[in-house]
Amino acid sequence: MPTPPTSAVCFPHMVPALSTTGLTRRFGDFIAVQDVNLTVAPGQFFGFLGPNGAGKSTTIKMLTGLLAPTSGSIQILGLDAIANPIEVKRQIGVVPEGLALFGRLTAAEYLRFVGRMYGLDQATTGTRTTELLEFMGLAGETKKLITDFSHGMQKKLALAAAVIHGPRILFLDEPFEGVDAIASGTLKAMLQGMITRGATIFLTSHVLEIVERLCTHIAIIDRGHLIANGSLEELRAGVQARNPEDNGSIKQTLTLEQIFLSVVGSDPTAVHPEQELSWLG
Ligand SMILES: Nc1ncnc2c1ncn2[C@@H]1O[C@H](COP(=O)(O)OP(=O)(O)OP(=O)(O)O)[C@@H](O)[C@H]1O
Repeated sequence: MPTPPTSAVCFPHMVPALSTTGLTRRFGDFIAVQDVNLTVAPGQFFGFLGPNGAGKSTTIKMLTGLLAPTSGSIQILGLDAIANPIEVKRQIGVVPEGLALFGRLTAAEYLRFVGRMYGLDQATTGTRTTELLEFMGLAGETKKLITDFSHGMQKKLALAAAVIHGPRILFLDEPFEGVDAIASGTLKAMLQGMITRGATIFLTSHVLEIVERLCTHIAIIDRGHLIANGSLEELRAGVQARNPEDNGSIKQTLTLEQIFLSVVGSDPTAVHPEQELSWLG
């Protein structure tokens, strides 16, 4: 089985799955994402990390056409995503931050609707709906409306809807949040299978153990700025270069969580465990 490429630089002849140049989004005077230049090679499992409020969801929304950039450009599979939004949307799947499901439908009705919207014929839509509901453990929920689903069930349904058309790139904003351990294992296997078959996955997650296990490439955004980008080994080497007093063993032992904390540094808005809220019990 071929190993997925870890860096676009290794495959200069390939059209990147996605690339951005100077991607920027303002909300009034506030700059949520500033001058982000990213390249993701086809077949990469790409983890996009950052502290709360760093700009991850804003970036995903721009990459998937849910939010217009203030400036900059986005290429998806060689297409200008801003000029060709429909063509790009046919080739990508998205689980956005807010899930955006239709609460008054059942899961099967929703998947059939999404499948047909993507242009699948009725028979294919029906087969894939059945398979996906089975796969996600939702096949028994034939009568329940989506609005009455638990958060984890809604997340699984959103994932099913994001892949029903067989996208070449899958964008996932916190796919494992609220999903139980059994389903999480199933999802990881599904995502790995997609990568093996040549898809590209771009995900955000605060669960760094999962990102470390799955992702071949990682970028970190902080306060709107891209501050790290590379394979896990490259990020480790970067931390080591900034901490030359540490001996070579750091290279093997640094976890992604340690790398993340080292790269992001201390966040002045973070809660510090040494601070006490004395009025709390
Ligand atoms: N519509 C909006 N109007 C004003 N500010 C916004 C809007 N959307 C996002 N922001 C701000 O942009 C910044 C980045 O938000 P974003 O949701 O992209 O962060 P994030 O990295 O996904 O955070 P989290 O990990 O907490 O989900 C935040 O300061 C947020 O308050």
